[in-house]
Amino acid sequence: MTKRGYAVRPLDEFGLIRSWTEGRQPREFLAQAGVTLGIGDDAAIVAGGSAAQEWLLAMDTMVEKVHFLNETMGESDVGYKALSANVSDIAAMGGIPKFALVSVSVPPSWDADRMKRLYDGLYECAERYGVAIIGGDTTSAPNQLVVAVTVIGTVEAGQAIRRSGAKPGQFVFLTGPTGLSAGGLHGLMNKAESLSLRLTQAHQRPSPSVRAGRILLEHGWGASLNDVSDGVASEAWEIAEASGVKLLLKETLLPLSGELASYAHDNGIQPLDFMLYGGEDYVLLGTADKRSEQEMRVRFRAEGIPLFVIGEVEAGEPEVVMETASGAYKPVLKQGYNHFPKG
Ligand SMILES: Nc1ncnc2c1ncn2[C@@H]1O[C@H](COP(=O)(O)OP(=O)(O)O)[C@@H](O)[C@H]1O
Ligand SMILES: Cc1ncc(C[n+]2csc(CCOP(=O)(O)OP(=O)(O)O)c2C)c(N)n1
Ligand SMILES: [Mg+2]
Ligand SMILES: [Mg+2]
Ligand SMILES: [Mg+2]
Repeated sequence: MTKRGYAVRPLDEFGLIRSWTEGRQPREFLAQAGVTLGIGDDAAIVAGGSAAQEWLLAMDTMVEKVHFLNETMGESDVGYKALSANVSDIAAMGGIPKFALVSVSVPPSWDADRMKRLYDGLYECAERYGVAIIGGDTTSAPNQLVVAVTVIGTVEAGQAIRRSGAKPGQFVFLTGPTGLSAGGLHGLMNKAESLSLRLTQAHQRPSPSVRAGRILLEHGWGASLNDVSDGVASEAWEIAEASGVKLLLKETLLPLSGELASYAHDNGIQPLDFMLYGGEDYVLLGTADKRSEQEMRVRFRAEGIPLFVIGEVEAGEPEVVMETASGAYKPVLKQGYNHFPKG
């Protein structure tokens, strides 16, 4: 049996979701209900508030033994990361996170003190991103802790940045280096001695790129955007498929952090695997017009936010290809974290 995790057929997860939902509700019903964009992007877009604003809604869940173990995350880290993964999906639309609802299913092993620490982390993240915790739900659970968060954000009407806007001639960018979280996870699982704080922090306390998303939206620079939860390869494939384009990534342009490089070197690991297929980075991957590139670079630098140009968009069948350091081309596998590798 294929193990749950880094499978070569990640779209099985999306195939499943599609098989549960596709064709159930007519387009007209959704339009009538005020749904601008339903299932398929980082967040849904629905009418509301005022004519000038739309709501963004998304939810992400963390499950003990799937998303964390006692060895990889403290209780407060679990709370912090559960909310930040959600905030990241609002960032990936160019929106502003506002409210969250939090559901916890608590097994006997999570006593009152542990749960209190989980909420310490949750509220720490809420404060950092200005999110109001407005409700939720609580149940018991037989074995593993489950935290499910619904996040609600706002965005200027008609302006949300979707996965489907990539066009030939644009460049591909990342708002931070990737692979650090996977490096942190690897080090924590293997009780590595040389594990840097930057790698553990990247895994336990990711920093979603809300500011970067806002800059991209406010200047009209972001043509397509995704947050990196399942890995750069998987997210790039999602943009390629949603936009009907080919993404050409350049190996020499992929940002490799010094900490990941030295950890990988010391432990005989290929950093590129972590950078492309690791996931849980919560940086943004997107595309933008070449004529904006200089202005974007200047603005991001002024804000102290990294911006890495890593490739370009070409016309063609949806696919992701990498130009290696030697000038050869190799396919970037549609591979990443998949919860249901066997469907
Ligand atoms: N059980 C479900 N029922 C309906 N829609 C779902 C379900 N699970 C996920 N989705 C939707 O499918 C899309 C992809 O989900 P996901 O891969 O979790 O996105 P992300 O990686 O951005 O968090 C999203 O639009 C999400 O809202
Ligand atoms: C113990 C452990 N094993 C493996 C992982 C790696 N991992 C678990 S879920 C995941 C992908 C992101 O989670 P998902 O629920 O798919 O979030 P979404 O894509 O919906 O944002 C990764 C890389 C981990 N964090 N902890
Ligand atoms: Mg996402
Ligand atoms: Mg999700
Ligand atoms: Mg996922």
